[in-house]
Amino acid sequence: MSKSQFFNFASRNDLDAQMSKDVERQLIEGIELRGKATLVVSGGSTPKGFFQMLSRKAIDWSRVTVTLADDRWVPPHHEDSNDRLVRENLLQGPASVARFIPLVNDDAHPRTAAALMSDHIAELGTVDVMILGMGGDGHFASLFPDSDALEAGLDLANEDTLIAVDPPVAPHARISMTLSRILNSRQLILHIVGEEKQALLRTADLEAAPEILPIAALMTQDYLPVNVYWAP
Ligand SMILES: O=C(O)[C@H](O)[C@@H](O)[C@H](O)[C@H](O)COP(=O)(O)O
Repeated sequence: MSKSQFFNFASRNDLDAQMSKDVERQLIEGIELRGKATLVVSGGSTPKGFFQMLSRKAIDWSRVTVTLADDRWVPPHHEDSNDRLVRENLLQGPASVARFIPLVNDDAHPRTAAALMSDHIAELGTVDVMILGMGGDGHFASLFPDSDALEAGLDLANEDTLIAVDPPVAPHARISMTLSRILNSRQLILHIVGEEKQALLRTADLEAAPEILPIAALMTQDYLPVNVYWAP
């Protein structure tokens, strides 16, 4: 088990408030030390309140680059687009001047675009804050159980930063950061809510085969502590 830390909150609002303060501090520290900061976020339903709180923080957002750990392969105006979720909830107000790097282009399928889109995020280097969610099946980013791309996605020797994924059940083809890219970060946050996900994380056999429970690969690696933020 990596040196994980669990931060449990009484409510999702309390979690969002504290997590936005913690991320604010980490981004400001990155700007002070290196003149710039990089934030990678995930989509789904969990982070919306956090995004809205973080967007209002007094950070020099002109020095912040934001991108996604994964996205659905849909146009940015599509209701399922993580790009749209971030633009509508995080890149607002003070944060509207941050640089955003999308993962999706006009190609018909991410398999033809993954290498090109990897070039777009190549210069990110070590990410200051990497925020992941987790699905009820134990996926993170778009590294889904039983997907053909999972082995490559979890292979720490894989130097690719982005891979195309055709999830077995979830809608839309995806483009996803690989675990090796995800671990090249200074701070790694896993943002989950609900009793079911907490139970999955706390009671699951994290030595389970990652192809069955991908989150096990994240929670058992020894490269980077995982800071788990949880609320009911
Ligand atoms: O594209 C996505 O959906 C996310 O990046 C994905 O990894 C998400 O974090 C989990 O599926 C949890 O989603 P919820 O927050 O909706 O439970």
